Amino acid sequence: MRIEARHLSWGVPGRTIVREVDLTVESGETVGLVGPNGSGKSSLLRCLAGLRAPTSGEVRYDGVDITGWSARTRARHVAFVEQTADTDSDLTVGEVVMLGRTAHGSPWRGPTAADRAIAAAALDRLDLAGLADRPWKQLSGGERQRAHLARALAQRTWGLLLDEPTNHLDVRHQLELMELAAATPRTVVVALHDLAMAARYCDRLVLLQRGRVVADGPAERVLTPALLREVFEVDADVDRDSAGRLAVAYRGPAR
Ligand SMILES: Nc1ncnc2c1ncn2[C@@H]1O[C@H](COP(=O)(O)OP(=O)(O)OP(=O)(O)O)[C@@H](O)[C@H]1O
Repeated sequence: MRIEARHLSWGVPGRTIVREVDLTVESGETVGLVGPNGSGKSSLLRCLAGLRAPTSGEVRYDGVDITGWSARTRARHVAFVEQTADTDSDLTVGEVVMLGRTAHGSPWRGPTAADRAIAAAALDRLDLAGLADRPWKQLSGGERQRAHLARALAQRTWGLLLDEPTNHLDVRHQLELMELAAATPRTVVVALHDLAMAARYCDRLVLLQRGRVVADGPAERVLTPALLREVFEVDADVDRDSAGRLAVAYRGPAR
């Protein structure tokens, strides 16, 4: 599924937060959204998910403007994992993941055997199979983050929008999650602070500064010392490591 923003702007009264963003994410691509705190990554993801109505411009899935789509229709197209806004839920982990199936079922009957199998596979994929019956409240931050991702996978959508999904995860689970994002045939837009992780696993990076796209392309064209200095206000050396991967070594805040 192709996800597009066309001349997309969004803001609150007196302040434009996402500014005239043009972005096309092709089917199966994994695009990393990078930018400093407050640059508009989460706001753009919310617009792409249809949770924010643009003040101008539009969001399109496979060429169709999503304005006016119901939450249920949107949820059959994209799954969104927000930066953990955690609820103190009384549900079990398995029940939270099963919520991913809500948009596919009918409201008057419970989950089918197929729904249960899909939820179990998603739990397994995120290394949580043993925790299905655990109360949500008992999970660690990283386990919750993985459970949110399992819920999104269980939604079985072609679009996956992830807002800093590696937050709270230990290194192994960060790498596994990014491998999953890179390998899935789904279309993925992922906001990341870890530039090395973004460079390694994303097909393309989109750099935001004050709500505008200031660079869009392969990591080596986006993570240049000049842009890192201008946008992130850090001095950094950018090189290749022994495996040929882009390596960013920070010298410190720009002076
Ligand atoms: N509903 C809102 N009302 C007012 N200001 C908002 C609202 N949502 C976001 N903002 C502001 O818009 C700016 C962009 O926020 P956003 O969360 O999109 O940035 P971000 O790039 O995801 O930041 P971070 O890296 O810190 O998560 C911030 O200054 C934020 O305070």
